[in-house]
Amino acid sequence: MTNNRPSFFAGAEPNLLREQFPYDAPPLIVFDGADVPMNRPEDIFITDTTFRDGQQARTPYTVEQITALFDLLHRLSGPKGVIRQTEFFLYSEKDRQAVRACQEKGYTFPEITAWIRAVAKDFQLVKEMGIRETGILTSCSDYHIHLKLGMNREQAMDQYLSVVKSALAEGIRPRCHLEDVTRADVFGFVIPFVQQLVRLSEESGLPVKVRLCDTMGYGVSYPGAALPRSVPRLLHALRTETGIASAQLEWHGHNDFYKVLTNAATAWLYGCSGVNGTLLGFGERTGNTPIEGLLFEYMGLTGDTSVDTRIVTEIAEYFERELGYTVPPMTPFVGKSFNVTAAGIHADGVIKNEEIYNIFDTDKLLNRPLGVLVTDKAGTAGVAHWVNRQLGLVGEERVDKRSPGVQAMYGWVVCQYEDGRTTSLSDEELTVAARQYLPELFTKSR
Ligand SMILES: CC(C)C(=O)C(=O)O
Repeated sequence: MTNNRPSFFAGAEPNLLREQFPYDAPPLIVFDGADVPMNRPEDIFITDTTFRDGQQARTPYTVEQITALFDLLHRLSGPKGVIRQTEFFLYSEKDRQAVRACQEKGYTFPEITAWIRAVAKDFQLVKEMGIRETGILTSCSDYHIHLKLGMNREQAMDQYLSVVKSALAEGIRPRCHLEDVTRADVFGFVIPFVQQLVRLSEESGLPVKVRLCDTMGYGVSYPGAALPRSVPRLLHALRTETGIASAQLEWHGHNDFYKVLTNAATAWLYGCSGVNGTLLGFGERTGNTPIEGLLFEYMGLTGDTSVDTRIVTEIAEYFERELGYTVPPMTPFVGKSFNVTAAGIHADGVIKNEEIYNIFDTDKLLNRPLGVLVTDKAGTAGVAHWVNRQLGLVGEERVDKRSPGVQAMYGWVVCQYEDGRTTSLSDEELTVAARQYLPELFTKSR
């Protein structure tokens, strides 16, 4: 116990912050009149936890699947290493085999880091495997310290610091995962703990990393909200009270309140260099920040276009083809429907200029041309658009929504729904109908 700890530090009773977390009602977002300035670091990047938090939430990957996904992450990382690091379990022989297979590839990015139990044996393993950084669990709310670990804050702090010192003694960079930081007593535990980590970094010359884990998704992006929920306030407090460098700070979020991407971007804006995520957002319960979303946010914030974003589509295809996962159709950037419009009035706009209803050139950036779904709501414009797209008709060749063939085909579409149909029409069904109502488009010469 160092003597600069606050006197209330060793409090015997947990502080569960009931004024914000009543439990029998949704958590409250309290505003207390304070505000903090933005402070975006020069260098911002993404870190990945597909093989740790991501894998915790699904059937484990095989070694082959891990290496294939690692290749995709490497390609997605681009020449600047936008996906800077990815972390691996080292628990089983299979986990270690996967690490070795990825190490053999010799990529600079993403750097392979570890996730271990905080015991001496595991530090040895990290060292033997030639890994320079490892994550360790340093849970920081009283929900965890008191209710889960059965300790008080002083005991928890002493245990965590001793683990950090063991890592540093082995020359390994520890990354402290501050579990449940958005439900923790920031000035009563988080700040004093991080102050000690900064001191140890200075003494050892190895920068201890701090990963801020919004374990339950309670974080909010409002600078005026009270601690511990406000991501801006949390970062501001850490930076000003401990002097920790942005490069040592990382954000890790969960999506329980639909805030996962906004919170991650907010962490960048208020002082975190690293933001952690997983491919397709796989992660405990509602998942982690999806790497795909982070990538487009990163590009929006920095203007960096060094990354080949079409790899995002390859990744989604890999999950569907090799892992039997069906991406929910409405998922931004990767779902089947993310750039498909169904209403006739929208299709009308799309025919005039696709920019009206497409978020960006999805064909160029994701290999996913804008689509129009045909139902009875698609109108003649939707049918004409589908025909032109499907048959690759351009310029003068294009059929118009007023053409008798298109009108007749739309009449057929409406009939399908009058008979009680509730699903959209497939390309195969529409092709049969197009052959019937627009036979001139299917002549031999065409
Ligand atoms: C288990 C910890 C490190 C975590 O991933 C989280 O808090 O979300």
